[in-house]
Amino acid sequence: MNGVLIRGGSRGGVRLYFNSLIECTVWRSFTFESLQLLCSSSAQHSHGGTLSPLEEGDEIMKIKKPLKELKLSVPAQNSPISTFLTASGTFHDGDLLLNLKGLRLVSDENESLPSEGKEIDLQFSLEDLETIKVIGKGSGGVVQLVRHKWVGTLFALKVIQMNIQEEIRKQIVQELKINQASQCPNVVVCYHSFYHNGAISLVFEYMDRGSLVDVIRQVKTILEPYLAVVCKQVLQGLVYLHHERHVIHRDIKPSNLLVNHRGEVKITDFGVSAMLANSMGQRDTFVGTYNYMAPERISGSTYDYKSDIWSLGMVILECAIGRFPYMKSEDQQSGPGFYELLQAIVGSPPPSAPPDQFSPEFCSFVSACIQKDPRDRPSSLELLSHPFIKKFEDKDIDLSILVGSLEPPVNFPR
Ligand SMILES: Nc1ncnc2c1ncn2[C@@H]1O[C@H](COP(=O)(O)OP(=O)(O)OP(=O)(O)O)[C@@H](O)[C@H]1O
Repeated sequence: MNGVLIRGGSRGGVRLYFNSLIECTVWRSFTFESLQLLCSSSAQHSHGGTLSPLEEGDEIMKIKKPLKELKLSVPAQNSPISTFLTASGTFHDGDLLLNLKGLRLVSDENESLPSEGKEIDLQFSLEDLETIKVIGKGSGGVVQLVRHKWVGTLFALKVIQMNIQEEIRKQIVQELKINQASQCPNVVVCYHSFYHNGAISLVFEYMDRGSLVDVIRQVKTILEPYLAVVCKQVLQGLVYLHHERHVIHRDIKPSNLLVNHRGEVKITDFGVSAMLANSMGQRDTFVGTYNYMAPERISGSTYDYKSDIWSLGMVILECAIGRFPYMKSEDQQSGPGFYELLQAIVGSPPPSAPPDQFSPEFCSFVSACIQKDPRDRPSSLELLSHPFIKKFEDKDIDLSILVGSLEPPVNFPR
C-alpha cells in the first residue's frame, strides 16, 4: 500500500492516488481486502506515469488520467487569504488542495474540497517523521534530515513558515505544483507536502551527498570527465523542465544541484520558477543570489529558458576552476561587491575557461553557455549533443566513485 492514498470521491467512488502519478476511481462495492490487493498490484504495474493492463478481476478500476496531464492553475495575484485558505485550514489554490493530511491535485471541477471526515489517508503524516538533524538553511526556511519512524526511510523535510510575503507564498505554491508532478530522474522528487499552523512542510527525496557546494568544498575542483557527467544530468533535468514542463527554473546554482551516493545529480528548488505562460508574466520576484543570474535578467529585459543555460555555464566553470568566475583569484576572500558584480555581468565580456588548463571541448561548452546574447546560447537539448558531453559518454565515467569518497554533509556541523 506504500504510496497509495485513498479518499472519497464526489460521486460515490473512492479515489486512489498512486505515488502521486496516477489517479483512479474505484467503486464502493470493493472490499477493503481487494483494494489492498489491487493497490499493491497496480503499484507494481505503474511505471513512468502509465498503468499497464491490470490482472483479471481488476477491471472495475477505472483509470482517469495521469496526473501530469492535469491542468494546474496559478493563483491570481494579491488574492486575499480567504481565497486560498478554507475555514478547516485547508490551503487551496486552483487544483491544489493542501492540509495536514497532505497534498491533493484535483482535476475534476465538480470535486468538492475534502472534508476531514471524508478522507482516509494511508500515506504518512508529519507525526510519522522524526528529525535527525538540520542539514541546511535557505532563504525560504530550514531543511532537516528526517526518518520515517516505522519504515526507516530517510527524507529531507523543508519547513517554510507562511507568515511571509505574498510573493514568496506564490513561489512556494509553484514549487509544490512542479515538484509534485515531476517525473524526471534528474529532478528531486517531492513525495509529500503538508500545511499546518502557518507552515508548509515539503517532504523531499533525501540526496545524501548534499549539493555541489558540499562537493566543491571537499574536492576544490571537479575534473572534466566528472563535470561532463554532472553536466549531462543537469541538462537532462533542464530538458525536462524546459521542453516538457515549459518552466524556467530561474535559480540554477550550486546549492540547487543535489547529489547522492549513486552519483545521481538532480535539480531542486523551484521556489522561484514560474510557468512561461502564466499570468505572472515576466515579473521577477527573485529572492536568492544574483551570482549566477543571466545579464538579460539583471538588466530587466525579457528572458526565457536561455537564462538557465547562462547559470549552468557559470556553475560548471566555477566547479572547474574552484572559485566563482567573477572572482579574480583564489586568494581573494570575497567576490566583487553587489553593484560591481551586477555591472560586470551586464557590462563586461563574460568569463571563460583558461584554454591552457582545459580541453577545447570544455572551453567551447562554457563559452556557448555564457554568451551575453541569449539568442547565441544553445538550448538544453542542443547542449546534450555538444562535443564536451559526447567526449565522455562512452567512457563509463562513474560519478559515484567521486561522491562516494566524500564525507556525507550530514556529518558536518551546520
Ligand atoms: N533534498 C535534499 N536532500 C539533501 N539535502 C538537501 C535537500 N534539499 C536541500 N538540501 C540542503 O539544504 C540546503 C538548503 O536548501 P534550500 O533549498 O532551503 O536553500 P538554498 O538553495 O541553499 O538557498 P536559497 O533558499 O537561498 O535558494 C541545500 O543547500 C542543501 O545542502
